[in-house]
Amino acid sequence: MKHDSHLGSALRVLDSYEGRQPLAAFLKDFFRKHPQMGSRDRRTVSAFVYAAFRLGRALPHASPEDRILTGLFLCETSSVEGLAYFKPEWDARIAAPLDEKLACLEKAGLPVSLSAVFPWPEALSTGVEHLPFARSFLKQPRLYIRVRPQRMPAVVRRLEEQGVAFEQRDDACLAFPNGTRIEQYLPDKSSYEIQDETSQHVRDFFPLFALPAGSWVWDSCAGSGGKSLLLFDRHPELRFCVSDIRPSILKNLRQRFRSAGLRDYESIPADLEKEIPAACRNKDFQLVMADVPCTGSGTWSRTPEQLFFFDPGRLTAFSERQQRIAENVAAVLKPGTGLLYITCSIFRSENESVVERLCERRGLTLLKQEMLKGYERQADSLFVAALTA
Ligand SMILES: C[S@@+](CC[C@H](N)C(=O)[O-])C[C@H]1O[C@@H](n2cnc3c(N)ncnc32)[C@H](O)[C@@H]1O
Repeated sequence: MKHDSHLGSALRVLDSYEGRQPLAAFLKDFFRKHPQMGSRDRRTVSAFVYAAFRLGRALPHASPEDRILTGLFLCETSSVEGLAYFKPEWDARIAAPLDEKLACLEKAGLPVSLSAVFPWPEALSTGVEHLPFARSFLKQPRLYIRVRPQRMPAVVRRLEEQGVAFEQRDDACLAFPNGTRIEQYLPDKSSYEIQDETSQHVRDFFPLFALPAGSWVWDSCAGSGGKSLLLFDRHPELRFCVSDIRPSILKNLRQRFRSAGLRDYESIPADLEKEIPAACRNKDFQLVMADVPCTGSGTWSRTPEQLFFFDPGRLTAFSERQQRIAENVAAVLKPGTGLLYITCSIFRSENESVVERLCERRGLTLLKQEMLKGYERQADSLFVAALTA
């Protein structure tokens, strides 16, 4: 009975959700309107809905119910009550290798081809392997934190004392199963940042630039300041200027900077597609970071609904916007200073193509560009290009 009710709720969500807002927000609202559902019901219905979206563009003509059950079968690796109820023969093979499951679905008349999950291989950036990338949608990514310098021993001790499951990835990065309520276990927010593992690897690009003590860095699309804090923890002697089109996110940034001990910085709300604020034009920046707005396609395994609803016709608008922002901010660079262009996209048109035109039009030299591939280790994928004027 409860399984029918879970499936019914998931089908109602799939029927009414049109991708206009994040699925997580839509579900929150749905559950608020259905207060009779307990936390287990909510978890189950969410898992059903996400499973359907994890199939991406595969099985376009299947019924929503088939998409949910097929998604659960492919994405899960241990028995799922709902699947055992509706499709016991699939649940019995839940731990089988993916290829076997795909063969089983083919026999059942539901052929899922991995290439159909993400159907635009020709648009991928250099180095992104189509099938492994498509396959990554079938697995939920993990949650990562970056532990502040010198805090690792205390953080690890605290987690171990509370019996929390985690994996130490390197001297700063810890990985957790998705859904871990990290704030509950680590209430002292000054000791860590929630930051994806791949995003943490942007630090490998900092040594490409000369960053003398006291020089200015401009985090031009700062968001809540993740990249600035990454740099600050390595180079606390630098001076920071941050800007973003959204004043509200700069407020969040202020909180985050404060708990990280970064108090002395300049903050400027600005639409960088239009113009560079005078305060930025008149400063000598040693490094400009442009972590530009993008499709977010390198993070879509966290938000598979975005893959499902994505219209590739929108790529041109994204790359034109990125081009305008990158060219505008590059105008402040003096000879010998640097630009770090970053996206969390796997599309060439948002990555190499923008960088190529930037070099042509602004006379910049490309030092290094790389696709940081997180999709094979349950993390995000990022594109990073280091340029110099
Ligand atoms: C990828 S996010 C930045 C993430 C951030 N750097 C971090 O590491 O946490 C891109 C940011 O660009 C901002 N943005 C979008 N359009 C902009 C524009 N025209 N001018 C300035 N910032 C813009 C968005 O508000 C968003 O916060």
